[in-house]
This record gives sequence, C-alpha cells and structure tokens, in this order.
Amino acid sequence: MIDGKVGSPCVLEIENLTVRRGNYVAVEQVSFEIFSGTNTAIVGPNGAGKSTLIRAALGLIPYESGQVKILGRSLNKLGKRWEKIGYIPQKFSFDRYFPLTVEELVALALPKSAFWKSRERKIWVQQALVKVNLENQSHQRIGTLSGGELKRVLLAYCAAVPRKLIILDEALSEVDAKGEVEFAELLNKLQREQGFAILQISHDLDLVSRYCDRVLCLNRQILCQGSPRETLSMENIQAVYGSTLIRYFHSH
Ligand SMILES: Nc1ncnc2c1ncn2[C@@H]1O[C@H](COP(=O)(O)OP(=O)(O)OP(=O)(O)O)[C@@H](O)[C@H]1O
Repeated sequence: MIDGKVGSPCVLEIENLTVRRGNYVAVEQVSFEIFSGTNTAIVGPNGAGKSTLIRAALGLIPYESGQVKILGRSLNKLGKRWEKIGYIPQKFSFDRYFPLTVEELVALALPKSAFWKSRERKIWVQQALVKVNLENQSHQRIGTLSGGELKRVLLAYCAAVPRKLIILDEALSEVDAKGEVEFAELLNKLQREQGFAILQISHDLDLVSRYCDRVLCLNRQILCQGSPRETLSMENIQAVYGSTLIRYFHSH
C-alpha cells in the first residue's frame, strides 16, 4: 500500500506497467494504487503518456509488461465486475445526426435484463439526469447538445448505476471555465453520495488542487506523487512541464 484512505479497499492496482505505442515507449515502469473513495489526478505535459496509461489500465490497448488489477482481479477475470467501472473518454465522436436522445444514451448503462419501456427504467434514467441537472433535456438528441452538456450526459451514464471507480480522460477538454467548475462540483457531489473512487487526467492544476486528494505527475514515468500541496510545488511543476508553464504561473 502506497498511501490512500486507511483501511479502504484498493480498486485499481498498477504494477511496473510499460506500454509501447509503435516503437515508442509511452509509459515506462509505472506503479500506483487507487483506493476507494479517493480522487486522484494524473497531470503531465502533452504526450506524457497519460491517455496511454489509462487506456492500458482499462484493457483498451495492450501493454508490454507489468500487471493491472481492478477490484483485486486481473482484467481478463473481471467479468460482470466491469459494470462497476465508469469511463469518460477524451473524445466522444459520433454522427451529430444520429437519432439517439439523452435518456436513451443514459439507459444503455442500465442492466440489460431491465425492460426499456418499464416505468422503473424511465424513473432510474430521470434520476440520473437530475443528478447532473439535465432532467429537462431528456428527450433532446445528443447531437444537439453543447460540449459541456454532453460531458454531463456521460457523467449521468456513469452515475446511473453503482460504480467503484470512474476514470475520466480529460473530461473537460472543450468545456468552458464555467462548465468546468460546474462539472467538477457535480462529480464531487456524486462521489460524496456514492463513494466511488475517481482517477482523472486533468490539465487544470487549479481544479486539481481544489478537488483531488492525490496527484500523480507523469512524464512517461511517474516523477512524483502525493497530495496536491506536496506535488504541485513550483519546483515539481517545472520538472514535469518545463519552464513555459512556470512563466504562465508567474504571469497569473
Ligand atoms: N496509436 C499511436 N501510435 C503511435 N504513437 C502513439 C499512438 N498513440 C499515442 N502515441 C504516442 O504516445 C505518446 C503518449 O501519447 P498520449 O496520448 O498517451 O499522451 P497524453 O499525455 O495523453 O497527451 P495529451 O495531454 O496531449 O492528451 C505520444 O508521444 C504519442 O504520440
């Protein structure tokens, strides 16, 4: 155990993970653990291997060596426990004219055995949309939503069923500053209500300081990790991002 909430179960365990993209080693010998109820950010410059790391952790791309365990099991033995994991990708691309409504998308998260037209199913979906302040847009086509609204629909999809871990890959790219704060508040509120762990990639160090309890600074390898106060020092930021970001910090 590296750190985390004393006594809380480990929901994700990564040990010595190395991931290659083509000939390039994008992630090298990375180890960390995520504990129930914690909110961890992965920060690092463009190309640092952040998305590669979480895609490999989710089994979406292969890894070269190391070990990944989710809820104490290796990925190929997770079975129905995959339903306990939520994922919001960096980009959610689809044909804007695809005739799928907000409530139909969220309903896809529900157990397959439940009957779509059933009253319970409708109520369940509506409750999930209330949680993200989108209850009045349930019949709207997803292609007509703003970037921020779409991210909130994906959050409703994740929170519609009980999860142990929600992984977000730059969920707030393409969202304006107001939408970012609104989303961070909603995510935080849902976490307090439902107790899931969060692992999120973020470029917003201010939001990371405000909402996360742990930070992993990644640039192919983990350069440092700990609380935001410990990790987001000028010295560490300079080591992780280089001097450009330091100039930005000094001018704000
Ligand atoms: N499919 C691929 N084929 C070859 N190289 C890839 C592929 N995907 C990613 N890479 C390379 O792997 C490295 C890590 O990319 P990755 O997308 O994981 O970084 P990131 O930290 O998430 O960056 P960003 O902050 O820009 O999203 C980069 O150098 C990238 O060019």
